[in-house]
Amino acid sequence: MSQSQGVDPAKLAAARAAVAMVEDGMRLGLGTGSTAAIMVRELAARVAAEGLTLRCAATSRATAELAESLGLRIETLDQIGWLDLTIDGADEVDPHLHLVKGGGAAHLREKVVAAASDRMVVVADPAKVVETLGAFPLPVEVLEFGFETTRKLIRRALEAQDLGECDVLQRLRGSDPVITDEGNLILDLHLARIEDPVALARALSAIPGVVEHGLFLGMCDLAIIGREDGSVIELARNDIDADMLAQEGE
Ligand SMILES: O=C[C@H](O)[C@H](O)[C@H](O)COP(=O)(O)O
Repeated sequence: MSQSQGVDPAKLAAARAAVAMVEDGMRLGLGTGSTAAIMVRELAARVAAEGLTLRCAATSRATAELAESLGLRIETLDQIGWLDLTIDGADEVDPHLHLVKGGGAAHLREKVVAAASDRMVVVADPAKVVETLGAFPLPVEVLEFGFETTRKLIRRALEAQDLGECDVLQRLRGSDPVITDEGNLILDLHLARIEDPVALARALSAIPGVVEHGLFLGMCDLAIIGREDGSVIELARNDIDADMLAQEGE
Protein backbone atom coordinates (compact mmCIF):
# COMPACT_ATOMS: atom_id res chain seq x y z
CA MET A 1 0.00 0.00 0.00
CA SER A 2 1.00 3.65 0.45
CA GLN A 3 3.83 3.65 2.94
CA SER A 4 6.88 1.57 3.64
CA GLN A 5 10.02 3.70 3.42
CA GLY A 6 11.42 4.49 6.85
CA VAL A 7 8.55 2.67 8.57
CA ASP A 8 9.35 -0.04 11.13
CA PRO A 9 8.74 -3.24 9.11
CA ALA A 10 7.41 -5.20 12.09
CA LYS A 11 4.86 -2.52 12.98
CA LEU A 12 3.93 -2.16 9.32
CA ALA A 13 3.36 -5.90 8.96
CA ALA A 14 1.09 -5.94 12.01
CA ALA A 15 -0.80 -2.87 10.81
CA ARG A 16 -1.35 -4.32 7.34
CA ALA A 17 -2.64 -7.61 8.73
CA ALA A 18 -5.10 -5.77 10.97
CA VAL A 19 -6.31 -3.49 8.19
CA ALA A 20 -6.90 -6.60 6.06
CA MET A 21 -9.55 -7.58 8.62
CA VAL A 22 -11.58 -4.45 7.91
CA GLU A 23 -14.74 -4.99 5.87
CA ASP A 24 -16.91 -2.53 3.99
CA GLY A 25 -19.53 -0.95 6.24
CA MET A 26 -17.67 -1.55 9.49
CA ARG A 27 -17.71 0.77 12.48
CA LEU A 28 -14.11 1.13 13.62
CA GLY A 29 -12.19 2.38 16.63
CA LEU A 30 -8.81 3.84 15.71
CA GLY A 31 -6.07 3.49 18.33
CA THR A 32 -3.25 5.82 19.31
CA GLY A 33 0.54 5.60 19.12
CA SER A 34 3.17 4.92 16.50
CA THR A 35 1.84 1.49 15.47
CA ALA A 36 -1.75 2.68 15.38
CA ALA A 37 -0.64 5.64 13.26
CA ILE A 38 0.84 3.24 10.70
CA MET A 39 -2.45 1.34 10.78
CA VAL A 40 -4.43 4.56 10.17
CA ARG A 41 -2.26 5.33 7.13
CA GLU A 42 -2.78 1.81 5.76
CA LEU A 43 -6.50 2.09 6.39
CA ALA A 44 -6.75 5.43 4.61
CA ALA A 45 -4.86 3.99 1.65
CA ARG A 46 -7.26 1.02 1.50
CA VAL A 47 -10.30 3.26 1.74
CA ALA A 48 -8.98 5.43 -1.08
CA ALA A 49 -8.13 2.44 -3.26
CA GLU A 50 -11.28 0.40 -2.67
CA GLY A 51 -13.86 3.04 -1.83
CA LEU A 52 -14.81 1.38 1.44
CA THR A 53 -17.55 3.00 3.47
CA LEU A 54 -16.57 3.04 7.13
CA ARG A 55 -17.57 4.85 10.28
CA CYS A 56 -14.57 5.70 12.46
CA ALA A 57 -14.10 6.94 16.02
CA ALA A 58 -10.66 8.00 17.25
CA THR A 59 -9.08 7.27 20.63
CA SER A 60 -7.22 10.61 20.80
CA ARG A 61 -7.07 14.04 19.28
CA ALA A 62 -3.77 13.09 17.63
CA THR A 63 -5.36 10.11 15.89
CA ALA A 64 -8.41 12.13 14.86
CA GLU A 65 -6.16 14.78 13.31
CA LEU A 66 -4.04 12.20 11.50
CA ALA A 67 -7.07 10.32 10.19
CA GLU A 68 -8.79 13.47 8.97
CA SER A 69 -5.61 14.68 7.29
CA LEU A 70 -5.65 11.42 5.32
CA GLY A 71 -9.28 11.85 4.25
CA LEU A 72 -10.96 9.58 6.82
CA ARG A 73 -14.06 11.05 8.39
CA ILE A 74 -14.04 10.89 12.19
CA GLU A 75 -17.24 10.80 14.23
CA THR A 76 -17.63 10.80 17.98
CA LEU A 77 -18.12 7.50 19.74
CA ASP A 78 -21.62 8.59 20.71
CA GLN A 79 -22.53 9.42 17.11
CA ILE A 80 -21.61 5.88 16.09
CA GLY A 81 -22.90 4.25 19.26
CA TRP A 82 -21.13 0.89 19.04
CA LEU A 83 -18.10 -0.40 17.14
CA ASP A 84 -17.44 -3.64 15.31
CA LEU A 85 -13.70 -3.52 15.71
CA THR A 86 -11.04 -1.43 17.42
CA ILE A 87 -7.42 -1.66 16.29
CA ASP A 88 -4.89 -0.26 18.74
CA GLY A 89 -1.28 -0.58 19.84
CA ALA A 90 0.06 -1.66 23.23
CA ASP A 91 3.10 -1.16 25.41
CA GLU A 92 3.05 -4.71 26.73
CA VAL A 93 1.11 -7.88 25.87
CA ASP A 94 1.19 -10.93 28.15
CA PRO A 95 0.18 -14.57 27.46
CA HIS A 96 -3.41 -13.88 28.60
CA LEU A 97 -3.55 -10.92 26.21
CA HIS A 98 -3.62 -8.63 29.22
CA LEU A 99 -2.12 -5.31 28.18
CA VAL A 100 -0.30 -2.31 29.53
CA LYS A 101 -1.27 0.77 27.54
CA GLY A 102 -0.93 4.51 27.94
CA GLY A 103 2.65 5.17 26.87
CA GLY A 104 1.17 7.99 24.83
CA ALA A 105 -1.18 9.06 27.65
CA ALA A 106 -4.23 7.99 25.65
CA HIS A 107 -5.34 4.92 27.61
CA LEU A 108 -8.49 6.51 29.07
CA ARG A 109 -10.14 7.19 25.73
CA GLU A 110 -8.63 3.98 24.36
CA LYS A 111 -10.32 1.96 27.09
CA VAL A 112 -13.66 3.69 26.59
CA VAL A 113 -13.49 2.93 22.87
CA ALA A 114 -12.30 -0.67 23.35
CA ALA A 115 -15.11 -1.29 25.83
CA ALA A 116 -17.61 -0.19 23.19
CA SER A 117 -16.26 -2.60 20.55
CA ASP A 118 -17.23 -6.13 19.63
CA ARG A 119 -13.55 -6.94 19.08
CA MET A 120 -10.28 -5.33 20.11
CA VAL A 121 -7.27 -6.22 17.99
CA VAL A 122 -3.81 -5.13 19.11
CA VAL A 123 -1.03 -4.44 16.63
CA ALA A 124 2.53 -4.57 17.97
CA ASP A 125 6.12 -5.55 17.35
CA PRO A 126 7.79 -8.50 19.15
CA ALA A 127 9.42 -6.23 21.78
CA LYS A 128 5.96 -5.70 23.29
CA VAL A 129 5.42 -9.37 24.10
CA VAL A 130 6.28 -10.26 27.71
CA GLU A 131 5.74 -13.16 30.08
CA THR A 132 4.84 -10.82 32.96
CA LEU A 133 3.57 -7.26 32.70
CA GLY A 134 5.31 -4.42 34.49
CA ALA A 135 8.70 -3.68 32.95
CA PHE A 136 6.99 -0.82 31.12
CA PRO A 137 5.94 1.76 33.75
CA LEU A 138 2.20 1.50 34.30
CA PRO A 139 0.44 4.77 33.33
CA VAL A 140 -2.32 5.98 35.62
CA GLU A 141 -4.44 8.99 34.65
CA VAL A 142 -5.33 11.04 37.73
CA LEU A 143 -7.26 14.20 38.48
CA GLU A 144 -5.30 17.39 39.02
CA PHE A 145 -7.50 18.05 42.06
CA GLY A 146 -5.88 16.35 45.04
CA PHE A 147 -3.00 15.12 42.87
CA GLU A 148 -0.53 14.55 45.75
CA THR A 149 -3.21 12.92 47.89
CA THR A 150 -4.01 10.54 45.05
CA ARG A 151 -0.32 9.76 44.66
CA LYS A 152 -0.18 8.96 48.40
CA LEU A 153 -3.19 6.66 48.11
CA ILE A 154 -1.61 4.91 45.13
CA ARG A 155 1.60 4.37 47.14
CA ARG A 156 -0.48 2.94 49.98
CA ALA A 157 -2.26 0.58 47.57
CA LEU A 158 1.09 -0.55 46.18
CA GLU A 159 2.46 -1.18 49.68
CA ALA A 160 -0.54 -3.40 50.39
CA GLN A 161 0.51 -5.48 47.38
CA ASP A 162 4.21 -5.62 48.37
CA LEU A 163 5.06 -3.11 45.63
CA GLY A 164 5.84 -0.30 48.06
CA GLU A 165 9.43 0.28 46.92
CA CYS A 166 8.39 1.39 43.44
CA ASP A 167 8.67 4.92 42.08
CA VAL A 168 5.42 6.72 41.30
CA LEU A 169 6.49 9.53 39.01
CA GLN A 170 4.53 12.30 37.39
CA ARG A 171 4.94 12.22 33.62
CA LEU A 172 6.53 15.35 32.26
CA ARG A 173 7.25 16.66 28.80
CA GLY A 174 10.40 18.65 29.38
CA SER A 175 9.62 20.39 32.63
CA ASP A 176 5.85 20.65 32.04
CA PRO A 177 3.29 18.11 33.23
CA VAL A 178 1.79 15.94 30.51
CA ILE A 179 -1.91 16.82 30.22
CA THR A 180 -4.18 14.20 28.70
CA ASP A 181 -6.92 14.82 26.13
CA GLU A 182 -9.34 14.83 29.07
CA GLY A 183 -7.30 17.48 30.94
CA ASN A 184 -5.87 15.13 33.57
CA LEU A 185 -2.34 14.25 34.73
CA ILE A 186 -0.34 11.03 34.40
CA LEU A 187 1.52 9.09 37.08
CA ASP A 188 3.85 6.34 35.88
CA LEU A 189 4.20 3.40 38.27
CA HIS A 190 7.67 1.85 37.95
CA LEU A 191 6.72 -1.59 39.16
CA ALA A 192 9.13 -3.88 37.28
CA ARG A 193 6.76 -6.87 37.67
CA ILE A 194 3.01 -7.05 38.08
CA GLU A 195 2.38 -10.50 39.53
CA ASP A 196 -1.35 -9.99 40.01
CA PRO A 197 -2.72 -7.51 37.46
CA VAL A 198 -6.32 -8.19 38.46
CA ALA A 199 -5.70 -7.26 42.11
CA LEU A 200 -3.68 -4.20 41.12
CA ALA A 201 -6.35 -3.01 38.69
CA ARG A 202 -9.01 -3.40 41.37
CA ALA A 203 -6.95 -1.49 43.96
CA LEU A 204 -6.17 1.38 41.59
CA SER A 205 -9.76 1.68 40.39
CA ALA A 206 -10.91 1.99 44.01
CA ILE A 207 -8.98 5.25 44.50
CA PRO A 208 -11.31 8.18 43.80
CA GLY A 209 -8.68 10.47 42.21
CA VAL A 210 -7.66 7.75 39.76
CA VAL A 211 -9.49 8.34 36.51
CA GLU A 212 -8.16 5.25 34.70
CA HIS A 213 -5.13 2.96 34.79
CA GLY A 214 -3.37 1.45 31.81
CA LEU A 215 -4.12 -2.20 32.57
CA PHE A 216 -6.43 -3.65 29.89
CA LEU A 217 -7.55 -6.99 31.28
CA GLY A 218 -9.72 -9.34 29.26
CA MET A 219 -10.36 -6.69 26.61
CA CYS A 220 -8.02 -7.75 23.80
CA ASP A 221 -9.34 -10.52 21.54
CA LEU A 222 -6.38 -10.88 19.21
CA ALA A 223 -2.81 -9.60 19.13
CA ILE A 224 -1.12 -9.34 15.75
CA ILE A 225 2.64 -9.31 16.22
CA GLY A 226 4.54 -8.18 13.16
CA ARG A 227 8.04 -9.35 12.38
CA GLU A 228 10.97 -7.71 10.64
CA ASP A 229 10.56 -9.98 7.61
CA GLY A 230 7.01 -8.75 7.07
CA SER A 231 5.27 -11.85 8.40
CA VAL A 232 2.97 -11.83 11.41
CA ILE A 233 2.03 -14.06 14.30
CA GLU A 234 -1.57 -13.92 15.45
CA LEU A 235 -2.03 -14.63 19.11
CA ALA A 236 -5.24 -15.57 20.74
CA ARG A 237 -5.26 -15.78 24.55
CA ASN A 238 -2.60 -18.14 26.01
CA ASP A 239 -0.88 -18.60 22.65
CA ILE A 240 2.07 -16.36 23.30
CA ASP A 241 5.46 -17.97 23.33
CA ALA A 242 7.54 -15.05 24.54
CA ASP A 243 10.77 -17.09 24.47
CA MET A 244 10.30 -17.85 20.81
CA LEU A 245 9.70 -14.20 19.98
CA ALA A 246 12.66 -13.11 22.11
CA GLN A 247 14.95 -15.55 20.29
CA GLU A 248 13.85 -14.09 16.97
CA GLY A 249 14.92 -10.67 18.16
CA GLU A 250 18.47 -11.81 19.07
O1 LIG B 1 -1.32 5.94 25.03
C1 LIG B 1 -0.89 5.34 24.06
C2 LIG B 1 -1.29 4.01 23.64
O2 LIG B 1 -1.73 3.16 24.64
C3 LIG B 1 -0.39 3.32 22.62
O3 LIG B 1 -1.22 2.46 21.91
C4 LIG B 1 0.77 2.55 23.22
O4 LIG B 1 1.55 3.42 24.01
C5 LIG B 1 1.63 1.88 22.15
O5 LIG B 1 2.20 2.84 21.33
P1 LIG B 1 3.31 2.49 20.24
O6 LIG B 1 2.63 1.74 19.16
O7 LIG B 1 3.82 3.84 19.79
O8 LIG B 1 4.38 1.70 20.93
